[in-house]
Amino acid sequence: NDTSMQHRNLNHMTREERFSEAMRRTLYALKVLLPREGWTPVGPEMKYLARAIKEFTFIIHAGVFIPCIMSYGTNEQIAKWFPLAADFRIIGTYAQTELGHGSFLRGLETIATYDRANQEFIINCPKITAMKWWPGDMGKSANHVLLMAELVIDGKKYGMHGFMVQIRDLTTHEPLPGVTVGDIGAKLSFESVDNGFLYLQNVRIPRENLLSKLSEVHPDGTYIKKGNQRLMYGSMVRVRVNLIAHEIVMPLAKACTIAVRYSAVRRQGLINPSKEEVPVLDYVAQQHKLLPQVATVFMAHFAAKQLVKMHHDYSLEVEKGNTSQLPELHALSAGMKACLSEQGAAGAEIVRRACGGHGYSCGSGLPFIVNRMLATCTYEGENTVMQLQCARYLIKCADQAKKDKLTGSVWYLSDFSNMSCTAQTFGDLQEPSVLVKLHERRAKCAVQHAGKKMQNMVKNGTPAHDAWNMMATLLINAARAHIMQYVVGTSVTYISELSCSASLKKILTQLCALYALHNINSNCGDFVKFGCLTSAQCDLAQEAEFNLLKQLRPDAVGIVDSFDFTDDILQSCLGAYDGNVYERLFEWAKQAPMNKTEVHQDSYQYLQPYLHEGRDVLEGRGRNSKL
Ligand SMILES: CCCCCCCC/C=C\C/C=C/C(=O)SCCNC(=O)CCNC(=O)[C@H](O)C(C)(C)COP(=O)(O)OP(=O)(O)OC[C@H]1O[C@@H](n2cnc3c(N)ncnc32)[C@H](O)[C@@H]1OP(=O)(O)O
Ligand SMILES: Cc1cc2nc3c(=O)[nH]c(=O)nc-3n(C[C@H](O)[C@H](O)[C@H](O)COP(=O)(O)OP(=O)(O)OC[C@H]3O[C@@H](n4cnc5c(N)ncnc54)[C@H](O)[C@@H]3O)c2cc1C
Repeated sequence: NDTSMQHRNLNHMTREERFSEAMRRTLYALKVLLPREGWTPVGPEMKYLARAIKEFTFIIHAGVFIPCIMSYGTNEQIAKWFPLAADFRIIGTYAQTELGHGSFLRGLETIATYDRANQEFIINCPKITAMKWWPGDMGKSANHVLLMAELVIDGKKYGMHGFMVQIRDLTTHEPLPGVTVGDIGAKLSFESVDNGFLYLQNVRIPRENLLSKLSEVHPDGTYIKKGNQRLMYGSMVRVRVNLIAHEIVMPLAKACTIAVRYSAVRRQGLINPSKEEVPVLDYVAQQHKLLPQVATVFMAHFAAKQLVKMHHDYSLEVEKGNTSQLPELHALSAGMKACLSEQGAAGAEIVRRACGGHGYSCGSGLPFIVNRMLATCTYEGENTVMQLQCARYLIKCADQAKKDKLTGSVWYLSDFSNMSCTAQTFGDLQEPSVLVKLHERRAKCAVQHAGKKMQNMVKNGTPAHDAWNMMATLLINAARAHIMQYVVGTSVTYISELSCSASLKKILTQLCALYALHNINSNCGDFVKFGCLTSAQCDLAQEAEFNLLKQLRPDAVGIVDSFDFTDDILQSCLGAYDGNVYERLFEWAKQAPMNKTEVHQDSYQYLQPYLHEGRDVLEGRGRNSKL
């Protein structure tokens, strides 16, 4: 309720105004509203901010730069840089992606060469493709970067390492010598974020600025490895784990809130010709668009909670030196980020489109959400690349399953029990245990199918890397199937263990079944191809989904109300709690800058001459138009 936090109408602001407004609001929130004993920029308060602020700055500073200091820094380096970063006395970003490389990290070209005589690293972008490109907060805000660069000592390359590099003067904010930095220009979304470019030419930093938790360089240039070098990729794992809740579940919940509330208000057309116009939410076609997406919000939320817990437990083990969980966590986090961002982004567009013309208006709040969710499919690991990383792990596990009993998220790959489905009615297919088994069987068959195809190609003389490349689509499908069984399985377990009222558990169970059935019906080719379902059972699966839509329709608005977004957070004329969509749309449109004058200035400049001519012709004075 603090007016300083109230959103101004972002759609009627320029990009620079949005950049400034987001910075003002974020700093106000971080410096005034939130600090209390033990506050940290990566604590629960950040979750509040991520929910409450439609656009905020310093996402990368708080969500990536600071956690990286904790992950890669020694205790001394943390003691030096964390307090400065937490109090925003230094603003940082995570500078890894380059103009020429983002996915293939071994191809990064920025070099950090050790200068033994001066005990410094010389940072250099040897060519234009080495320039850092995309990091958030880097164009105009950050004065430091956590630079990921190839370490070179005496001409020998040691791979990607993290370096703390100051890029702007802490007093004037001017770029330092050797630093060319700026904003990369307009993008599909993240209008308020200054994603930037950074060209470093022979910038010198002290030896102590190599973040040295995992490796260090002694004054004489001796390189010491201090841990599992794959932990150097750990920051990306953490962000992939955390962004699901913040950038997928939360925005999709907002979009569903808007679309369901609007669909309950918007009357359009007739179902029974003898009755009055119906709310479009009464159309089964509309329910089929919206309610599975509402279910996705809950299931992705439950699965993300499980993944966050797994990451937390893994982090505790890493502190003890045990990194054995890293391969599974990497595969799961990469797969979850890719598959849920794909589902979430597609789902947000489905519900936007379900709102007709007004869903195309920025006043609905939906285009903002859709465009922003599209970015989740690219950043923090492009989805295809992530799905292939997940598949790489699955293929290895499938081989291992032939001789070992697997555990963890891949346990089903060594489950050779009879998994045939005996469902005879659509009710049988609404049973959580049946749905879990179906998803496990489909995933196991998809992984084995891709693996078998590649093995046969290799047996016939195809090089393994070519077989991998040619079967990539099957591998990606296997990764999706694996994640779907993980989401369904963890959600069923989570709901069964949830202590809540029977009526709430009933709704959550129905939503879980809807999510699973929608997934089955959207991928029934796999379920039939792998013998999981007969054609007749596929019909039952569709009947089961339609039945759930009917059961959930009466509670649809109540379910999205439970997300408890305020009107200010939603910023939507269609999704406001009072349902006065038309009055809100009209008021919103009238505030558009285009309407600040009755006649737009340029009309006089370009249109006026023709208007006079038209009037003369109409009144019989002037010559007829050539037309
Ligand atoms: C608080 C909430 C915060 C929310 C923030 C929301 C807003 C955020 C907005 C924007 C932020 C965006 C930031 C960014 O985009 S940062 C840049 C992200 N970039 C990437 O993700 C790059 C993706 N590419 C890679 O990760 C790698 O290049 C690769 C994994 C695709 C390939 O790496 P490579 O070294 O070539 O490895 P291999 O494929 O050969 O595999 C080798 C081996 O290593 C294992 N492995 C790979 N990655 C990891 C990892 N991250 N962790 C652990 N292990 C890993 C891999 O499995 C192989 O193992 P093996 O099979 O046993 O050999
Ligand atoms: C909004 C936004 C914010 C970002 N913030 C940051 C940030 O703060 N810090 C940072 O360092 N970076 C950031 N990035 C960059 C982001 O991490 C990269 O864009 C991402 O890793 C993809 O890399 P790329 O852009 O080089 O695409 P590429 O890897 O070039 O991908 C291009 C296409 O090639 C395909 N492809 C690539 N490799 C393979 C493969 N092995 N197999 C099959 N297909 C493949 C991809 O699937 C894709 O379709 C941000 C990007 C965006 C959009």
